[in-house]
Amino acid sequence: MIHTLEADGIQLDFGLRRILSDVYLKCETGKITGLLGRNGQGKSCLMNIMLGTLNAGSNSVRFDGSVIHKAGKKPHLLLYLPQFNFIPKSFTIYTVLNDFQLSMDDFIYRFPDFKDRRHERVSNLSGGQWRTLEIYIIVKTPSLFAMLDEPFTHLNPIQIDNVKQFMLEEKANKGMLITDHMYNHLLEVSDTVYLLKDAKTHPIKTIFELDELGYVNL
Ligand SMILES: Nc1ncnc2c1ncn2[C@@H]1O[C@H](COP(=O)(O)OP(=O)(O)OP(=O)(O)O)[C@@H](O)[C@H]1O
Repeated sequence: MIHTLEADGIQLDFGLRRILSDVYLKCETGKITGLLGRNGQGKSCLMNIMLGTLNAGSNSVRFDGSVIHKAGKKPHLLLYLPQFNFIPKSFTIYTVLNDFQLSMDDFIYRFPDFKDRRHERVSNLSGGQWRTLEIYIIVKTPSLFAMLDEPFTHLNPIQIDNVKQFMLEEKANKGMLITDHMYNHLLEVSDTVYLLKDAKTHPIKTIFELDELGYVNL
């Protein structure tokens, strides 16, 4: 069965400044939805509204067609990778994966760089390795949907390729919403793409539309 998570008719103002006014975005299980937008256009705010950690009026987020509040409090439904690191540095890789009931062997199989490092503390990892571990946790932990805010930031090109491959394999198990400034990578993995511009979402079919909307210079 395919499940849907939609953001619809969202309005968000900070003081006199309108951040979001005409937003529609749909995620489906089995698909990756990409959200592009220049700095400050409201991508993180939109994700926080979908999570329910930022209030933007009622009835703007729907799960399978029914209004849902505070989806982020239902981890079986929605998990979130924030822009900042969320794993405490003092934990070992093994402890972290164990806490999330995830298999160390599968993690090493997906990301062989971590072979022989299972008892190493997160504080010893590079920024890219730390991020890879966090992405693995959010994507692999069972849930219907996962939102990933800038997953490719801090990753080197090989790590990005590995993470993209991992996401493409794992999308069979959940719907993903990702936002990132590395638009080429985002376009490569996404089934559906939206550009957030001037407080509105614009569905994007080709890279040329991104050019027409002033997001890229081709
Ligand atoms: N609590 C707040 N109070 C006032 N303004 C805020 C608040 N939170 C966010 N903003 C503003 O809302 C706008 C949208 O922020 P948001 O972080 O969602 O942008 P973004 O598209 O994710 O940007 P980036 O790509 O740089 O991460 C920004 O101008 C930001 O400064």
